Amino acid sequence: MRSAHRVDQVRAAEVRLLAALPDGALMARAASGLATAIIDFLGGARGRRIVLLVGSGDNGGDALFAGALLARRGAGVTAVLLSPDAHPAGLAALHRAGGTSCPAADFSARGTVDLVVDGIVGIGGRPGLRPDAVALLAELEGVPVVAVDVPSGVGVDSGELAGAHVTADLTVTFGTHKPCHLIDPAAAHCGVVTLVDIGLDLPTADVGALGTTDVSRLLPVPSHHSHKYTRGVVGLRTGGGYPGAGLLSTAGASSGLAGMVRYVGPDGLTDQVRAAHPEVVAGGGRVNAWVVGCGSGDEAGRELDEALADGVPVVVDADALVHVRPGMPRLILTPHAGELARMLDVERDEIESRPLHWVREAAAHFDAVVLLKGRRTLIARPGSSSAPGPHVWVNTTGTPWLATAGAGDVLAGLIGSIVASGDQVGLGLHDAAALGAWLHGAAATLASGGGPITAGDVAAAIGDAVRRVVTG
Ligand SMILES: NC(=O)C1=CN([C@@H]2O[C@H](COP(=O)(O)OP(=O)(O)OC[C@H]3O[C@@H](n4cnc5c(N)ncnc54)[C@H](O)[C@@H]3O)[C@@H](O)[C@H]2O)[C@@H](O)CC1
Ligand SMILES: Nc1ncnc2c1ncn2[C@@H]1O[C@H](COP(=O)(O)OP(=O)(O)O)[C@@H](O)[C@H]1O
Ligand SMILES: [K+]
Repeated sequence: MRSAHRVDQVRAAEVRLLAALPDGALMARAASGLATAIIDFLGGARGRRIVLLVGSGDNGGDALFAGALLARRGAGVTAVLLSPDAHPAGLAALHRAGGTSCPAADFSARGTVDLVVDGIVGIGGRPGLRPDAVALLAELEGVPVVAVDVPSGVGVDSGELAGAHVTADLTVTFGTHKPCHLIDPAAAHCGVVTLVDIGLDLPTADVGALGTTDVSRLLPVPSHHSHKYTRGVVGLRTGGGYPGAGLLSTAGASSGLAGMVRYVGPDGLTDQVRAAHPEVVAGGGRVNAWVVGCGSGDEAGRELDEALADGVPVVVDADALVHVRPGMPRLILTPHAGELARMLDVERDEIESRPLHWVREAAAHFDAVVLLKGRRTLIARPGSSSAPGPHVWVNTTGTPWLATAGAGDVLAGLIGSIVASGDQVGLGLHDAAALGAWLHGAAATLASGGGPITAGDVAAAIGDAVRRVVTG
């Protein structure tokens, strides 16, 4: 799992560690990890021309000490100082190693620059950049950027953007990830993120991203004693308005994770579902979880009510989302930004610029698991939940090719099958939804291989994605 801690949590851990270490040791660890990552990124240091953008705080200090290490390895290093108060010991170390410095006002990027190191601000920075930093970045446009800890200017705890900020090719962070490394829109400006362990002792994070090991631990797999009912039955009431969505949600649910799939829908579509998925049982009956709303059109409200009457968890997608009311029990809501905007009566842009804020708001308001789809899908747990573990999972699997019509229907069906199969082994709805998003993205990446895919391709690749996790 990748954990993302808030700035106050990092600061508290830093205070404890600083008290136990000699002066300067923590920054030396950070700078050494940073210099190593830069050498990896450039493929060497000798002969490279590196410009450090240095602000007034310890983030600039990290850049200066790393610059000193790079200068000793033969790089030509220039520190551009955005403040007269740049870290004195770091600046002295850079000068001793043969690096140079100048005030920002005197800098001009004559000749080739191989790399910009962004040490303007780190976790002490307010969102946005001052005009002098913006001008320097404009002058150095096109040069690869390595951000120290975070791309300067982004909202570190919120993952939001407010004004100018750095866009990095590589971000080298220390001790733990911060929310901005995982959550869009900021995460899209971090480039590749590398974590340097500096020995911080941290509490449970609010935000986390599942890794393969977590998925392997959480995913329900059948035992020798399993039969189809103990493996869970998932039911779908989908496709009443748009038949394709009924077929695709059934394809997602028929990935083999649940013991049985039931389909309830219009007669003509039921025949098509049976033809496409002969193993699906047509008609109602006992289920461990329902999926409703995918392509349901005007039938969505009725489908949701019928599903709720069974008292089992319900995955609510697409057309059924507008019928959700606070107090409906055991729901997983799977909106995209436009759907969540309608549910909360705010603008879509507002959801897209503050997804972490709004997914939490929605989970608290509806007291439900809310999965907000996007490049970085966020999954928040209900306001009343006191389960251990992060409040928000961020999904980092997938490919932009997954942004294709019907992919959401496959996801809803897949999550329904995981909820059903997890029912008897105590898998929580929050973790089940996160597992679904992870496998959906992994299946898309496998199916895509770098090229275009359809939603049906994603459904067809779920088995392979599961196999890779289960067999290691
Ligand atoms: N906290 C930790 O555990 C560690 C922190 N380290 C480094 O220390 C950094 C934090 O250092 P600081 O607390 O000194 O804070 P920063 O270096 O992030 O910022 C320092 C100062 O910049 C100014 N500032 C704030 N917003 C600005 C903006 N938008 N534009 C221009 N100037 C702005 C303020 O005067 C602020 O006090 C981390 O990001 C990391 O790079 C590492 O050295 C090692 C361990
Ligand atoms: N840029 C992107 N990169 C990766 N995945 C994306 C991107 N944009 C959307 N997705 C994913 O594609 C799927 C689209 O679902 P959705 O918007 O509900 O489509 P539909 O309603 O047509 O089924 C979601 O799983 C979402 O997370
Ligand atoms: K920075």
